[in-house]
Amino acid sequence: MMGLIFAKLWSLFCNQEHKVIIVGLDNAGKTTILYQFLMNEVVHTSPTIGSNVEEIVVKNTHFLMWDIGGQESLRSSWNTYYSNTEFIILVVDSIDRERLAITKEELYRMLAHEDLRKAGVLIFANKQDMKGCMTAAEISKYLTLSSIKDHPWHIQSCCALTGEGLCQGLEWMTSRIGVR
Ligand SMILES: Nc1nc2c(ncn2[C@@H]2O[C@H](COP(=O)(O)OP(=O)(O)OP(=O)(O)O)[C@@H](O)[C@H]2O)c(=O)[nH]1
Ligand SMILES: [Mg+2]
Repeated sequence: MMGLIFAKLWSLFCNQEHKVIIVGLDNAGKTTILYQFLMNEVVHTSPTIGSNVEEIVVKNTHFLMWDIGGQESLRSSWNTYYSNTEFIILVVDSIDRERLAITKEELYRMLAHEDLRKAGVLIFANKQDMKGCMTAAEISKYLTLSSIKDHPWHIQSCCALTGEGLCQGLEWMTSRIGVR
């Protein structure tokens, strides 16, 4: 009996792999973020066609992260990655004011999708090193994040080039595991 309980707890807290999808428009910095998580390094990227997948381990928590190409023609196939997703990481290019409306549309389309109804959402306000970029607060207001009641969400400003802010985002994700 104790053994069974222990095994259950073990699988809950240690072994389980948590599926994450990294989405956002092309050029937002998704692939740069994935490889910062993996190697603490900036890699040279080219636009992602299809996806990259890597396992990221944070304090005994295993995340299987799918970085999906964000070009317009690829967005209609994001939904093929949705099943069993526990976290959505939405990466926003904080200097790209013109396309924030498109990001907003994509965000609410995802939140309405049946396969993502249990998913938590981490929004990275990336490229905070760019002069004149939008702050996380501005992005939050524009995306009306405070209206989201049926999904846990968190917004974090970051710079994928230096890695600033990325750990705080991951910490929010680990803090959500087991809260349900
Ligand atoms: N200044 C600045 N540039 C960044 C930052 N993060 C990423 N970039 C640059 O933005 C460009 C696009 O980055 P990617 O990671 O390839 O973007 P992506 O979201 O994967 O794009 P797709 O694969 O086309 O969807 C690259 O030139 C990166 O070096 C950042 O925080 N600051
Ligand atoms: Mg990419």
